[in-house]
Amino acid sequence: MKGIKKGGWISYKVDGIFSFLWQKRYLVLNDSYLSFYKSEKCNEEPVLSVALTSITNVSRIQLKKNCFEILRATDQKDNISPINSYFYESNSKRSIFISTRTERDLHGWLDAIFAKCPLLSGVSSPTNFTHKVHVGFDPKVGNFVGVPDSWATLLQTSEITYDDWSRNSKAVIKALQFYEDYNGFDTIPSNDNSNKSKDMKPLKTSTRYIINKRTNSIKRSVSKTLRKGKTDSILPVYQAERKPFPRSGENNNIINSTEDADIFREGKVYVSKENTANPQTNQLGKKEQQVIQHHLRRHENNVALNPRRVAPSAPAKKVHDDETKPSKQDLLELRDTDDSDEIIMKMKTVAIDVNPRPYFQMVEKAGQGASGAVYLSKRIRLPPNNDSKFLKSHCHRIVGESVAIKQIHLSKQPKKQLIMNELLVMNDSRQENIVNFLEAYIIDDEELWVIMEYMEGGCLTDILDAAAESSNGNKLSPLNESQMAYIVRETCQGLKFLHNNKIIHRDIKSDNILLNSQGLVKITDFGFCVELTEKRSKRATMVGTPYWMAPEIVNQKGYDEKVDVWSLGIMLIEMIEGEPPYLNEEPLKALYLIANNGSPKLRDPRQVSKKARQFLDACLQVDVEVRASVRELLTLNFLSLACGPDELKVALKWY
Ligand SMILES: Nc1ncnc2c1ncn2[C@@H]1O[C@H](COP(=O)(O)OP(=O)(O)OP(=O)(O)O)[C@@H](O)[C@H]1O
Repeated sequence: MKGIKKGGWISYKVDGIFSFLWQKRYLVLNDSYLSFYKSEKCNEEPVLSVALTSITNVSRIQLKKNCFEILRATDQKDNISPINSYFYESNSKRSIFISTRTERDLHGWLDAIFAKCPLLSGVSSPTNFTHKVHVGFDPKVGNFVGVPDSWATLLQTSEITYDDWSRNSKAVIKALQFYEDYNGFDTIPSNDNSNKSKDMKPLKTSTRYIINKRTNSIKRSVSKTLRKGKTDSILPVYQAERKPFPRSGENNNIINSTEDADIFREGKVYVSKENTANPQTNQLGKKEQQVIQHHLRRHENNVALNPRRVAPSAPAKKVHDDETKPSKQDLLELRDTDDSDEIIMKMKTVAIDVNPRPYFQMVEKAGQGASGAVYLSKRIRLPPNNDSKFLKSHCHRIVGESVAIKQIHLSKQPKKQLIMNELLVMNDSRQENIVNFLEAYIIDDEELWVIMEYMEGGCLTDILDAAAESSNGNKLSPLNESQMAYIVRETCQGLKFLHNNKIIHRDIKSDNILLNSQGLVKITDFGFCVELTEKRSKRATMVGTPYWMAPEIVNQKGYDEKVDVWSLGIMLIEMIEGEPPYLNEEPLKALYLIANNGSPKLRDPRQVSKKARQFLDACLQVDVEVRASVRELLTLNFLSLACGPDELKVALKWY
């Protein structure tokens, strides 16, 4: 057809009576119209033709993947074939939504439409950092120009400067894009009128980060990870943790949170009488304070980084041995919006549908996670012998053993899919460097109890928080290199197991490494785990915790299991320096630095051996092809420095 400037298959829907219908159409742009055809040949009358003179705005929206919205002036008439006119109410509805097959197509269309529509500036709003974006810095006026309002606000409150922009504008845009996708628009502060302008001055001086200090976010910010999807409704967390801590000598088993108190009132907690004599008990207040201080410190800057996207469902289906039971992929295959009943039903394929309270005696609170509290408990009875789920797991359980119980109030979890993920991965992953899942119970479809082996050493972060300050203000690691090498080696073994099973952990960091009293090291927190399949060996979803995130995630490229290797490298820096790189930067700047800076450098490389530096180098390669696999890491010399578990126990002595 003559005059065609661009053509291609898209899905579209109009904002009208049939607004739920997405239809596949061949879209054609010519000098005057944007037309939707049923076939590529364009030999029939178009289903809909929109005059380019009527288009007042085009913008990307999240309605569907690779989707944009076309807004038309309401006083314009479109050419609509009579047969299709019932789909379309020309003068009352103004939006047309178009979804393209790929991101690249989307940008092709945006550029072409912007170039052709007289009412548009000829410049599309920035939507993709891999594309030539239409945002710039105008040196004449000294302003960023063409940025959307939300970005303007973000830039204004960030520490990103004009120098950063000139050095790598693409990385700034990547960071902005990522940040906005990660947080969604509602986290942007509703500032006063001064922020309405699209053009703004770059910030040459440091500006304190102020985003998202709304009460809810602060409450959520103490969550140890940034898995806010799981924490949205767990509002008592902050209040609970801000309560005064038990003073030394007080009975630290006292139920010390609103949530705990509820449980207590309902008679759900069995407090051990012998427990008052337990020397560990008196440490609880101190331990909790340390954990919370750590959380507050870490998350002071992280407040605004709130993942919007949940861990994706596993893509391909495998044939399952047992046809009557859903496969793991089936179990994980759920929509983004959690369907509670469906998930609970699926949880029951793993969890025992029985009240476990008579089987355990609660001893003390061991920690607080985003989705619930973890209690040290004692097994006082075994469930009846006839429960197949209990018998099937080959774990050896004995009356009197200590276990950790994670209690999750399902009704309070907006993202049950993450919990389901965790349950499934734990259930399938029995390896000595993975925290051993024993069994799970579901109570009245309301509460989930996950029973795990008890890791009395707590998480690696607790040890690192004991780091002392050196005279020049740097942190001195409480671990020596052989202890670090041992922790790294054990983590590598756990990761090797996961990767061999095509599972990416996606949230490796010191918070998710637990230690026990024998000095054994195990990976935990499998909510973000995802399976790679042969069909799909790269993921594109953004999850994890930004400071530990590989650049390919921030850059929103496809990624694979090597993101865990990067995070492991960052965790080694944590062990050496007490914290991950850029922790003191405000979050948007940190994302910019991850996207732009390449491999992070040690503050003082001389403080570690060449072997440790080589190991870091192998982990922290920006080029994924060059970055080592876990298997390769295990052959590196640094790991030959590893001590035995006994030597790590020394580092646990503060307990
Ligand atoms: N098996 C365990 N043994 C001992 N302590 C544990 C165990 N699992 C967790 N904890 C403690 O409980 C705390 C919270 O653990 P949890 O896994 O719930 O944390 P989270 O990852 O922040 O939360 P969530 O998984 O709910 O998002 C940990 O920091 C740790 O101190």
